[in-house]
Amino acid sequence: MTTVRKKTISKELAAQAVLDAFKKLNPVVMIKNPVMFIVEVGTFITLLLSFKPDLFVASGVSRGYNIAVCLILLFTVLFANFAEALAEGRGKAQADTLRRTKSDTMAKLVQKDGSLKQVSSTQLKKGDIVRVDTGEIIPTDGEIIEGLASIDESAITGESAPVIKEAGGDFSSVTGGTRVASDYIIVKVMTDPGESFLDRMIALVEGAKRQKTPNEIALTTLLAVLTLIFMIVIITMVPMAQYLGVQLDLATLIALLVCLIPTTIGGLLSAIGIAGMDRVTQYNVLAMSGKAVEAAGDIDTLILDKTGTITYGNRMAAEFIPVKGVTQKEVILSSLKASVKDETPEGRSIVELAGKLGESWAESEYRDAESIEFTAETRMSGLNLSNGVQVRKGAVDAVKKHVMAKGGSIPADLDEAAQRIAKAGGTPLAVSVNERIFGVIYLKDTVKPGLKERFAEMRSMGIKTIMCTGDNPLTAATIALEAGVDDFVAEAKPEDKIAVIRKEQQEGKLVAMTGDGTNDAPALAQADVGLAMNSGTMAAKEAANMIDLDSDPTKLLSVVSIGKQLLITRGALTTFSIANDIAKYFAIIPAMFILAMPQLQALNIMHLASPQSAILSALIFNAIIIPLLIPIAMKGVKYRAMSADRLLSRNVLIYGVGGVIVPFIGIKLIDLVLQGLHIV
Ligand SMILES: Nc1ncnc2c1ncn2[C@@H]1O[C@H](COP(=O)(O)OP(=O)(O)OP(=O)(O)O)[C@@H](O)[C@H]1O
Ligand SMILES: [K+]
Ligand SMILES: [Mg+2]
Repeated sequence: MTTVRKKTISKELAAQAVLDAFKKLNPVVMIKNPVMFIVEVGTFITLLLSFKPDLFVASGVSRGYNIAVCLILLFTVLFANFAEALAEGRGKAQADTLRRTKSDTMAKLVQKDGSLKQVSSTQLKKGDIVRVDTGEIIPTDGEIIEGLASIDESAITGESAPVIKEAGGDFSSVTGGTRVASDYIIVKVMTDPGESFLDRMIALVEGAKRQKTPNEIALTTLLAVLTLIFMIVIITMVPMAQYLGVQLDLATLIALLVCLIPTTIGGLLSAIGIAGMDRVTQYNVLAMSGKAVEAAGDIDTLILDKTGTITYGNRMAAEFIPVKGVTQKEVILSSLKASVKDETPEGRSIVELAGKLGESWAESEYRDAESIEFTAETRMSGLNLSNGVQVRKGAVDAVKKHVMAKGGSIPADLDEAAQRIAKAGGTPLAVSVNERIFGVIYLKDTVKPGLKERFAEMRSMGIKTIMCTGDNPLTAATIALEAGVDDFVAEAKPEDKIAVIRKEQQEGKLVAMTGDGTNDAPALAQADVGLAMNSGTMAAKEAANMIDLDSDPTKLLSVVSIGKQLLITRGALTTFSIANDIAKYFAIIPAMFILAMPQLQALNIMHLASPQSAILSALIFNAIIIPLLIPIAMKGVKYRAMSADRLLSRNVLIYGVGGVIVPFIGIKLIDLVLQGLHIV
């Protein structure tokens, strides 16, 4: 895993983040974060006061005090900027690596007359046809329209073992920047310049297009409102203090305000979001938006397709089974006829098996035949011969309907043969010539290992798993049992998959869907979290809001954990930040008023050196808590699978109660240090 996974924060990254922290001081950038913007405004005002303490109103405090407040405020802003820059840094480094992969390549454009022309990959448009030979880099994203090749995708997935890609079916998409390791392919370009997978991936890890999630926007608004409330509190304090004979000068008021507004969470909020996205990337999953990652944290239902997701998806013909009154040779020949023009892997495997069994069919006999291509709607494929004969193969119920419409009858032993295959987890395809059914083809597929344990884990997290397949109910039941999903829907057409998702969503559930086929694309788009397998089609990858580079459907489990962790981390640090601010209020107010109101002595449990020392200590604590919490913001609060209620009470205890206690200890310690250093 070279390109995508990079965990450590190097010295260069940290140095770059320090530099970026200063760049981010630009007020145009800062205003997007209202809490920290207020701190920056405070820094500016105290900077002016450092030169001219009486600039706005007559003031009794020293220049040194103003300078101290100004510097601490500046560091508060810088620490927050540093946190964000550090979180962004890893993505930027990955983007640089990916950009090197993207370097211009030459492509062999197939022209109208069939000749090849060398062009730069940047000139390729949607719809162009290119040829890529062994050892060459695939110039851009597309679908294979001819050929079968092993592709080295390590530049993108980090996985060194090449994968087989072929025309037709769900394994036909290729990605620009990957390399043909053997054989050649003819590829139809599917994206315009600048919109390829690699381009999107770069923009994504770089965070160039990062948008605040609805949750983040809501929290930012809440923090802005809190800031406003505290500003009103501070302003109304001035006449009250004057009445008591206490003079509160401007620097102190600003310092007090900054202590009270939620600077901790305000400073770390964006770093938490970026780091969450980054963690997803470390698992080799590309999330198109932070919203998708957050939604994953709250998922109730997971819908999976069967072939290619739960199984490996290399459905291969294993056996031809004739019905009574049909010979073995006849069923093989009719299967062959139904498949010679079927470019799907299933179709080709049938032709191949027929060939191994010694049957072939001269091309001259079907050259003029009309090919009936497989669709997920009809669940059949075949040929209409020029002499009017119609050969079909497909899902047993679909072929039954087809022959019955022609006035044919269903052989008595058909269901038995189909059931035998289905009970073994295979896919039976019925074969017909005109109104007569000849037999069934046994398509074999294997369930990916380790699914049962991971689905059980999802169950313990309260997530229901439903397998949705176009296959027949018996095969579906067998595979569902073997894989350990909670429920299944069989004979599902694309619109049925959407209907299942909508039904769950109407019950108020958040739904995730994983799939790989073009027929899964609408459902992937409908789901709250759509995770496409990288092995799948372009359509699936475009409709989804996440792509798993390793094509492992249980990866969703990791994404769910990261999503939950992101939500919990944000909640925990918000709780901590607000608890902190309240504690600071009680820590410093008594100290400030004590000279005027000796009765407050009872409240002055902190026994801080002086009002000024109280303010400076609280302000320093307020600043250094930000870098101290950066590791938690970046790594996330430790997450363990447990019920939401227990998690909540646990976090309120740690971060709420902790948030109240920590400032008292921290401020007292800082006050002692300042006294020891004779600063106050
Ligand atoms: N090339 C083909 N020719 C004829 N029929 C096919 C072909 N491929 C698949 N079928 C039939 O169509 C059904 C639906 O296939 P499809 O690949 O669309 O399933 P799906 O809806 O993606 O579900 P899943 O991927 O979970 O199996 C299959 O179960 C099979 O019976
Ligand atoms: K604060
Ligand atoms: Mg499928």
